[in-house]
Amino acid sequence: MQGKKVGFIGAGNMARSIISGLVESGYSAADIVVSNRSIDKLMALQEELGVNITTDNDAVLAFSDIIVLAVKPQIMADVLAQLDDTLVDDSKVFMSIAAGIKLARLGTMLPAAKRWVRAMPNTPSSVGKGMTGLIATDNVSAEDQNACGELMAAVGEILWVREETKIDGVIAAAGSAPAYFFLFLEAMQSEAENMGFSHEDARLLVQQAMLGAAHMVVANPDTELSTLRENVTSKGGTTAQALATFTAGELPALVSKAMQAAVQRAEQMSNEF
Ligand SMILES: NC(=O)C1=CN([C@@H]2O[C@H](COP(=O)(O)OP(=O)(O)OC[C@H]3O[C@@H](n4cnc5c(N)ncnc54)[C@H](O)[C@@H]3O)[C@@H](O)[C@H]2O)C=CC1
Ligand SMILES: O=C(O)[C@@H]1CCC=N1
Repeated sequence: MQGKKVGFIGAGNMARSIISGLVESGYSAADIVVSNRSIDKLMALQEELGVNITTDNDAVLAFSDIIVLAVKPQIMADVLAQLDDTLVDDSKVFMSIAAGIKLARLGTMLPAAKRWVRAMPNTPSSVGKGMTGLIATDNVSAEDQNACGELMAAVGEILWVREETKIDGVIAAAGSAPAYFFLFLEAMQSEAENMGFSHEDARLLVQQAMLGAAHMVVANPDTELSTLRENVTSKGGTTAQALATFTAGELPALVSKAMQAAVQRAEQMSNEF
């Protein structure tokens, strides 16, 4: 994978997360180029990470073996239509990270490009703890699939899926999921502040609890999550009271509903863009 030239079109939150994770993991910044419509985000990326920058998407196309399409789904069609398709050749692989745009639709947006990968990452990629689901068109060689997999594995865990509908499941379970946890932590921080802790102390309490819980989950792969929960829950104790409150509020059903809403939105987007 090292040595492949990787280009990013779009330098927003997700591209920045992947690029910073890649460079942190030791990937050569000289082999990375990033384009964006405006220059300010690019200047910051170049200063912090030493990557090549340009405002010309065709320059990314010309430079790169793997082109990561990291613009909003709404503008993907326009961005691809404006590329100089004479620069596309069979050696290049296009990897879209956009939610809700299927492989077949991507192929119609840039017909000259034949080899496509969809990746669904998440922002923890910026700290090497990303989770990315991937799927490729049949004509992407095993070598190129490996290269795309390694690219995303440099910033976290990867999971190849066989059916494209599963990419929407990846969005619901991992792509959007950091925001669910942030919302939960925000609510906890706010309540800890109501209990008299400073903003900073409240954050320390809740973030360390979450970090510890996450580490326990990862360190005990053979232990069911329900067992980890039960181990915290003393009979007649405080945790039991808190959990009963969540159950009364139908938290599990609410979580299912929220994840289904993410999937439905991805399906809607696939008809809109
Ligand atoms: N933010 C997230 O957690 C995740 C986002 N995604 C996907 O990643 C993609 C990007 O999302 P974000 O980074 O959150 O959005 P963003 O809005 O932060 O970034 C998009 C970037 O594209 C740039 N851009 C706009 N027009 C352009 C053009 N013509 N040429 C080059 N660059 C242009 C914008 O200036 C902006 O910097 C979306 O398709 C989204 O579905 C996927 C997984 C997770
Ligand atoms: O909210 C979104 O549409 C993107 C996809 C997954 C996370 N952010």
